[in-house]
Amino acid sequence: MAHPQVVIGVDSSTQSTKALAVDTGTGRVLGEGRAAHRVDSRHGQESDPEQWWDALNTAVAATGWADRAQALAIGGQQHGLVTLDAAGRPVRPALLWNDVRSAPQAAELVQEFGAQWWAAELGSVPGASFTAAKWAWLRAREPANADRTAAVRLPHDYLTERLTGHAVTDRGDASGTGWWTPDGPHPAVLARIGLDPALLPAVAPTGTPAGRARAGGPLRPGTPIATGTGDNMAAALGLGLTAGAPVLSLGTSGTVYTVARTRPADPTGTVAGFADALDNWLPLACTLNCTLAVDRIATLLGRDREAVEPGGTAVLLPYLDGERTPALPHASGLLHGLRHDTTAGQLLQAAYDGAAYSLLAALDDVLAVDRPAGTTSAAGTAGSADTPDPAQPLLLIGGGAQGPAWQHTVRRLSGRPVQLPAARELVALGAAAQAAALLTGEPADAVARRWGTADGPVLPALERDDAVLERIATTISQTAALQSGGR
Ligand SMILES: Nc1ncnc2c1ncn2[C@@H]1O[C@H](COP(=O)(O)OP(=O)(O)O)[C@@H](O)[C@H]1O
Ligand SMILES: O=C(CO)[C@@H](O)[C@H](O)COP(=O)(O)O
Repeated sequence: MAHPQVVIGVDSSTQSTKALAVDTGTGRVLGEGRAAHRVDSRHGQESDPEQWWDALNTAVAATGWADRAQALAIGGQQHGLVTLDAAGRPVRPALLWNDVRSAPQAAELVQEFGAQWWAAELGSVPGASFTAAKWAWLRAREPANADRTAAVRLPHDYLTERLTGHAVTDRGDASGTGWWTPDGPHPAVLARIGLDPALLPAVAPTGTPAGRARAGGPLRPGTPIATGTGDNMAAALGLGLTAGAPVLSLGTSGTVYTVARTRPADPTGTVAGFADALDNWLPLACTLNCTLAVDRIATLLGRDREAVEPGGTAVLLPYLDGERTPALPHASGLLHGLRHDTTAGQLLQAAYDGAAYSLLAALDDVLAVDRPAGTTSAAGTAGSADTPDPAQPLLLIGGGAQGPAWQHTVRRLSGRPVQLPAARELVALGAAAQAAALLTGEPADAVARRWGTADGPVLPALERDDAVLERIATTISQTAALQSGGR
């Protein structure tokens, strides 16, 4: 039997690195590896980039295909600020996407230029997550570290550069910086935050390689390395996502997104106007508190994560890390509506509801990006061929998608059918599809469609629980303490 052509796709996410060795012909996963990351949450949310490199080496070696793989690509957690000195070593630990210390800097940037300006010029209104706000924080709070920085990278760029020696990024991950435009970094943003464009990597055109593996890494020297991309863009590739198909990802972050042909421009800041890893757009809303926050509530209650009970009047907003959607960076968790007969299982269900609510509330805005003004999303009404159909299943991915309580919560609060792709690790699969595309010359999303990665059972729609949605919306709008975390 002929040997398969094998590529490796890597997901370097907040909590861990996962690597898959994939047969480019069939999409079959031939080997897997995983290594955990440490996140330091004492002051903000930080990780040492060197440990991502060690984790990459461990996870790739564990696939069993490191010395035979014919290409590799990395999907990485978005937005993180990696600062390197002249010798290429981290100046300090990376500031992660969920570090909200940069909220004041983000607010200043929005106030100075105006939200409309950001939406029109950059496609996104920056929040604390965006790399531009993090660099502004570093300049303000640690000027000596900012001065010592000779290169600024995103998490996946840092790893690609360690593999290849080339400072290269892609349009998808770059679009989460807050300075990227299709025509190059925005000079007014870079000037305002005091960032020299010479510190930034080149943005490689879609489909071109970043370079070849050097000696001293996990692969055979000379192995082609694709540019990689942000983890959400990689998951979109991994699903072979088509325009208008909605995705809900339940991981460390919660995200809701689709592929759009129109560049997003939401001045409210709810929908980030990211680019995808091809030539389209990826309108996306993101929450900071998702699976980890709900698991933490289950632990506090001393319950298994599946031990939920229906009913009751409690609202639990699990904003343990502050929140990004809605924009409440200083919030802490909130419990409201307790009664004598409230059960622990109802409290746990309320945590799932509180975490899912904001993502589902943002879904219509995400899907509206390709919809011409004056049309509606209702099936059978006026609109373009891309008009989203509410009966179209929501693709549910990420670690949480495996949990029945998450699945039921999403069906109950969305009123939509939910599709569960049988393929796991869609970020790593998307990276593998990008690596395979280097070898076969196909577009990466077409590779994933050929692999059938989105195939899986569809759970029918449930009647939407509007009473719970209303109760959560009222609690958020009427609780002033959420602005300050109750301090
Ligand atoms: N069977 C399961 N049921 C519910 N949640 C799960 C299950 N397995 C994993 N998870 C959740 O998935 C999360 C990890 O998701 P993942 O998408 O891998 O994270 P990341 O965003 O770091 O890539 C964990 O925090 C855990 O709570
Ligand atoms: O900030 C965002 C998206 O804008 C997050 O989705 C990060 O990309 C983190 O991803 P995970 O570690 O949860 O996969």
